[in-house]
Amino acid sequence: LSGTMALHSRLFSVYVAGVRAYFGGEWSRAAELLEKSIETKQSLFRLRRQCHDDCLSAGSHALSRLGELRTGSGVRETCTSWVTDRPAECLRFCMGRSITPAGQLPVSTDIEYEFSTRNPYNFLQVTYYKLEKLRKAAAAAHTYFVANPSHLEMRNNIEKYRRMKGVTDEDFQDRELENEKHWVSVEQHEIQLFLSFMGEYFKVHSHSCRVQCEVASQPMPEDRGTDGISMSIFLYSRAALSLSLLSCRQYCVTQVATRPGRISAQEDLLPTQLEHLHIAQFKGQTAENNDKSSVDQCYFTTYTTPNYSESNGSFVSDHLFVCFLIQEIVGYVSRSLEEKKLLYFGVENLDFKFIDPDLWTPEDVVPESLRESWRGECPFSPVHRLLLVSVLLSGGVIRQVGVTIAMDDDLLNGTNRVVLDGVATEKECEKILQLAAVAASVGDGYRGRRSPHTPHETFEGLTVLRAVKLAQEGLVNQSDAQLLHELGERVRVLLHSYFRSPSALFISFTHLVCRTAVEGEQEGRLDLSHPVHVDNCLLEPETKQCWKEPPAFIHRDLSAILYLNDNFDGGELFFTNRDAKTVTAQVKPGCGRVVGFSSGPVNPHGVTAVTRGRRCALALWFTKEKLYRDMVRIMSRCSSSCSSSSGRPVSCWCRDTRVG
Ligand SMILES: O=C(O)CCC(=O)C(=O)O
Ligand SMILES: [Fe+2]
Repeated sequence: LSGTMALHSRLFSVYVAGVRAYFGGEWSRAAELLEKSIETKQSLFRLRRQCHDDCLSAGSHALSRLGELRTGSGVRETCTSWVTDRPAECLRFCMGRSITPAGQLPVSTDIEYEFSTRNPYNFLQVTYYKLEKLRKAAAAAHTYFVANPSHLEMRNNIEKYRRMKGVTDEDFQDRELENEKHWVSVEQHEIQLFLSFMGEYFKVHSHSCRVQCEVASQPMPEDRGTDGISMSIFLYSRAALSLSLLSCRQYCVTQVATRPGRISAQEDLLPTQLEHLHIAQFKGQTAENNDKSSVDQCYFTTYTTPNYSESNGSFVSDHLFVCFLIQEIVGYVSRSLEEKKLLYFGVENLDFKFIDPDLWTPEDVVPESLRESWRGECPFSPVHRLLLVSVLLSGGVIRQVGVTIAMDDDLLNGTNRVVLDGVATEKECEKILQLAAVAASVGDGYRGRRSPHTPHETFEGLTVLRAVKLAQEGLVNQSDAQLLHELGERVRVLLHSYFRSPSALFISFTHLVCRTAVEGEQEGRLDLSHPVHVDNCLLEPETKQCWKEPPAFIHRDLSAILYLNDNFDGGELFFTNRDAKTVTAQVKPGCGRVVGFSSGPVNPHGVTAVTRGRRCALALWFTKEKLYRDMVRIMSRCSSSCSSSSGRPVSCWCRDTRVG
């Protein structure tokens, strides 16, 4: 393979040859070629990074010149989008110096996938094992396992390597660490590591991902001339290219927030980071600055404490670094919002397709005409969106409790399952518990049956309809009934984003359920509080079939339970295999904890007996079909929001529901 051959096609052919040698049992050759493919991939990465650095400085020079132009705003906007193309042209040139044009194309997605899932290391692991190079095999196995933590076979292999002679702990190295350093410290809470993570985050973000976008959205050489096509088509296609570049960049944050080997991103990465930074910052706050807001504080410290390093040693410089990072994020967000405005302009006027990956985009960035569909079903409180925006607007102080992912598919041993913590506050749990205590009439939502699942417990249910009626009758607080809505909506927004559902998600049914152990009837109890079942089909454990037919609620797509308390015995939710016997995971309820899972046959579940006390939870089911959304909920929300004095505009639902 000659040196002038495009890096990416070299990458492809070297890797394919390596895999072929592997399957042919030619181990030395396989090792050599696989290593070469990894090296090629890394040089491609380095080259892009270097070119990007060079071009970025060239780009900012061009942008500053643009500032001198006195033009109408329309022309100015067009110019801006032209300038955003420049780095791409520069990049093409820069990379062209080193490699031939084919090499500038984005790496084919298959190969991209292979490397992003670290598959080459899986092949390498076996290869080195066959070659009896155990230390290298251990490193390859570890590198693969980092990105594929649920790969049981590799877990076993690693155990075996550990027991082998000549292999030491140091051999289990992550060979891709350099490229993915930004993930390392997330699990560790030490400030230093966290700070270095933040630094890495922006480096990786601004380099590799944005560069990929610039390369990917370049016009092909044959598209470039204006001969034969009209100027307006030419301009239109340039605008579309600029928009796809911007759109691609918007997804960078999602990409960077996705751990190796995972499909879904850590949705709240930016808000979480800001929160950490503010905590770090508060720790470093001096008494006399206490009354200043965090951002002011940053300026205060940065610009008024010249000899910081002498006065307070490393702490103050950490503090400065925190300030620097906060400003980086704030800068990043404002830049991103500017780009979003252009993108939404494209969506509104040029029929451009763009799905905003961020939950925190403030409403006013979205043009009026698009807001309704953007909002989905006009949520009351999109928590995340508020979270980040409130951070920015309030000068950086985070007041809300952060939502964290407590358990994912791996920890829950299954598919489409998640446990989130911090979704409701203690106060909110308390309010709903009180609502349940006052209002839960025996059997509501259970067609009047007092003990539908077990004679050892009594069940009280409260449906939204009943809550609203009670509120109208003045028997419960209007605001408490409203809170039921808000919590449901909060869970919907969170799960919709966590599961990255491309279609809209509607609340189909909400049920506040309390299960109370009947005293004196718990001795020797063997049954469950809720037998194993699947939410949207009838499970037949003997045949492992699940029949999608009534009386199952077949239109339910996603289930969620928001737990409200933990002062009872038993009452754990558990998942099983389709045999309804083999327990695969268990979840202990607690205030603010949400368990979410797809309602289908991959998730049979039940609840263990509640043997003391009272367990209350808000069960929610979601549907993708608009037809099955909860009309009661919508109407009640409408009537309460129409009469509410919250100042929020009374919008779509009221219009919606008056029809019919
Ligand atoms: O309360 C729980 O934890 C689960 C309830 C449940 O599975 C259901 O109501 O379908
Ligand atoms: Fe269920």
